[in-house]
Amino acid sequence: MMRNLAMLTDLYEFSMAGGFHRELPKTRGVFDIFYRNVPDHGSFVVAAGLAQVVDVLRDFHFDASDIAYLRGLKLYDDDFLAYLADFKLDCTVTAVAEGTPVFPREPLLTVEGPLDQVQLLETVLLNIVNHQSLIATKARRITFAAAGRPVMEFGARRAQGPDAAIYGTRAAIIGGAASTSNVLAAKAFGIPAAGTMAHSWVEAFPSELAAFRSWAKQYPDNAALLVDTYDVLASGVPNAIIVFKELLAAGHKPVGIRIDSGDITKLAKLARRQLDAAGLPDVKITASNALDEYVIPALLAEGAPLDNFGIGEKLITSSSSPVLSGVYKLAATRTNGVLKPKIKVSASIEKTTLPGIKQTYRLYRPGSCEAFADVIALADEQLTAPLAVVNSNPLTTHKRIVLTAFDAQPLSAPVPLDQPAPSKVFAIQRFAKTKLAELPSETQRLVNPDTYTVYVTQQLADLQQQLMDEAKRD
Ligand SMILES: Nc1ncnc2c1ncn2[C@@H]1O[C@H](COP(=O)(O)OP(=O)(O)OP(=O)(O)O)[C@@H](O)[C@H]1O
Ligand SMILES: O=P(O)(O)OC[C@H]1O[C@H](OP(=O)(O)OP(=O)(O)O)[C@H](O)[C@@H]1O
Ligand SMILES: O=C(O)c1cccnc1
Repeated sequence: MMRNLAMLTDLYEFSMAGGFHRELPKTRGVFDIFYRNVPDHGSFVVAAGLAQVVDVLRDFHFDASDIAYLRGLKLYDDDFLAYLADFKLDCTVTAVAEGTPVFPREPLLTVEGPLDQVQLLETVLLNIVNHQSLIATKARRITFAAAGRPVMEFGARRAQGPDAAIYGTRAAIIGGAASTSNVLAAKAFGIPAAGTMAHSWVEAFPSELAAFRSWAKQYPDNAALLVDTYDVLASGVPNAIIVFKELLAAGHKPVGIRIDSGDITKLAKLARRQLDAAGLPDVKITASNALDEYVIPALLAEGAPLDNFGIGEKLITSSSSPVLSGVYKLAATRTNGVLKPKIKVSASIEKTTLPGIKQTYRLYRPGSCEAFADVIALADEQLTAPLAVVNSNPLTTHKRIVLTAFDAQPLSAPVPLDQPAPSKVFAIQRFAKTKLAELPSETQRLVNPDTYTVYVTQQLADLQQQLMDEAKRD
């Protein structure tokens, strides 16, 4: 499914890679992907995109036309170009599983390899992980708001281009959507393809009733009728009722109606009343029209009798918060086997990076599935109680705490690159639901969620301080 994306990088990555190749050929680098701010003022991001990262890494090469193009830039020497022409990826990846809720500053993915290689990977890895994690996070919010009612993903026409539609749909399923109208994504990822009809179908016939009858003739067992082309209550629902009764008489089960404009609560309540009065209580009502995680609860709070939702633009573009600014930061180098933790110091303390090779642990109340905090540790630390930790958010009071009772589970694991990553989207969705259920409910609400605590171990905090002090002295 994934094409070779080796050239999807920023020019400066090639320029640094060329320099690293010449100047530091024996040095390996360790980069972390993490983010600092959660879209929509949420408290976590749902990680997604790892399967596509693995696809890219498994087929990472430069063809003759790529090399000719790079040669034409007249920036790179023959030795580097020959290395790229014969590129053999020598990287290892550690990552959280897709569907894992992750918090600010926690590495989602760590890659280690020759410096020139890992530098080249920055752009494409961020592109994939930032996009899919953003849409999975938005889908989690929207499906949370839908409170168990199925969400159909309808966004292909509004997505920012084909890739955003295809991989955005994949991410929407990871975040909780049930089906998609996007046929390419449905086929590629094994997602149920779903849909109703457009206004054009109704407009094209001499009358709404003729349009509905004809639809029912084509698709007698899949007749979902769009009832708002002319007047939902005066014609749309009454005409749908006539056709549904005809379907029932012919031994078919009518599916439902879709309302795509107007005051959805008012229209759905009155439509439900008409359908029930006609003896059609099983006919479902779908709502669409610029819905999101704020409109849906408003509709449900008013008692709108809605069975499912069709959601396009606000989901596929995450329009209320359209950027996940995950970053790719050098955490360590390794030369002749010697590991050297690295730090990026910033004037704003919250942007100073966490050095070294790390592992994030989710901490549970002993013997339970109730997570109460995460802790970022150095990968070779033993996480046993009592454990001295410090809040990872430098803007909170920097108090040292000793944790005495917890079960700890590591979030990251090595990712094999000799095989495709698990990519069954509904298995990932189920995993995401399990991991979400472990988090405190206050962390999951849509408005002003409670902050979930992420600690760093005292050892990691000390290392960060030591490197900051050294950087100041240099
Ligand atoms: N009861 C309601 N409470 C809150 N928001 C609602 C309610 N009913 C509908 N909405 C939302 O209000 C917005 C109305 O959009 P819009 O101004 O496009 O009106 P419209 O009737 O759909 O017009 P059009 O025919 O052009 O689509 C949509 O985002 C819709 O989801
Ligand atoms: O509003 P969204 O969340 O993006 O949901 C998808 C929208 O796409 C369709 O409208 P469109 O006007 O493109 O076509 P239609 O109304 O003729 O189906 C559909 O009717 C929805 O309103
Ligand atoms: O099937 C539908 O109803 C549909 C599909 C895409 C966009 N809007 C609606």
